[in-house]
Amino acid sequence: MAHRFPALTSEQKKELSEIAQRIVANGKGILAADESVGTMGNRLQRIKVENTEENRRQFREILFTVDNSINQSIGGVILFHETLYQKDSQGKLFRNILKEKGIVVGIKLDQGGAPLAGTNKETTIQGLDGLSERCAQYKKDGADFGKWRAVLRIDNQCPSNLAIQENANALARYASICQQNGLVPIVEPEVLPDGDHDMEHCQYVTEKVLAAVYKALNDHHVYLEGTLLKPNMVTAGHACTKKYMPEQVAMATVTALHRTVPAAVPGICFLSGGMSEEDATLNLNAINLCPLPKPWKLSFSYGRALQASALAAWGGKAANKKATQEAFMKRALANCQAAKGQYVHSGSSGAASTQSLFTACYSY
Ligand SMILES: O=P(O)(O)OC[C@@]1(O)O[C@H](CO)[C@@H](O)[C@@H]1O
Repeated sequence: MAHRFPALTSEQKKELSEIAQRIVANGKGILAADESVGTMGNRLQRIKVENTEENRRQFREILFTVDNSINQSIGGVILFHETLYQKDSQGKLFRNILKEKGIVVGIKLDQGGAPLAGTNKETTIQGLDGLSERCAQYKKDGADFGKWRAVLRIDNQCPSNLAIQENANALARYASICQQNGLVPIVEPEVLPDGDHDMEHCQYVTEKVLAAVYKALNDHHVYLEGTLLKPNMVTAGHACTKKYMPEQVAMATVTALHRTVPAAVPGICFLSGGMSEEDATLNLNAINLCPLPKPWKLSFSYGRALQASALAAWGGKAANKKATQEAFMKRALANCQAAKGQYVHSGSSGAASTQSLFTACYSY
């Protein structure tokens, strides 16, 4: 029997929906700069830079001190715990630098995978214990949204019903706790691109996963207007021999979303999932041009696809600051145009922007 006990006051709802709308207003998207120490290590290894706290800080300082006009294309930045408390070389907290630009500060809240015994190497995500206390502290420290990434794999017997249900429930529990503490939850159920499956199979799985997530969010009384979804685009597996055009990816993606995501959700910010920077932009543009009803903002929350050419331009050298900021600004602008369906490929992309950013089993 359903009971109705209010989960949030009207003031809390107003605050949450205003934060969510601000993040995705006018083609804005999210910079996912929330790589954990280990993940950042992989990124730095590619450019032969040592994974020290100071090197991580220096790269992020360059990104966050980019020209203020970045606030036309970036509405939110997701930070890792360490970065929320780091400062620029003048001693100013990164979070204050972002806020002064009018950018909403977010925080990664999931704490890595744990195996689901009896499945084909599937996982659930940890971090629910003590989450309410962590959220309350992060809110005090300036964060206004959170992120939780659940990972599902397409393989023999995967994703299992257990993995789908367990991850949907954890995402919903996390979302509920975030909202109780004034943080907009970014709900990220990522279906990984590993495998040789075709796009149609990815669409089938993505629909099953999203349907379970929205059932769980409803069960947990989550206020959808105060959430954002961060899904994978519907694409073929990385090892699939069949190639698809952005228009085909767009049609499959919007069809899956149209069937499963309520219109009350203000924004859907895709992850880039190992696509090259240019593919991530072209696909997002095609998604926004797709001739199906689209009641939500369709934008980006890219990690690799916003930072790859910036990282390559930086190479660990302070002298490359200008080139690094230009590379970052270029991708941010391109994705903002794509979020409005207005991106025109100039044909002058650098090598880094067309390079695949795929990492096998990108689990954390
Ligand atoms: O797929 P992308 O766009 O590179 O990154 C998506 C993402 O959720 O995955 C990473 C690992 O948790 C995070 O840093 C980032 O927010």
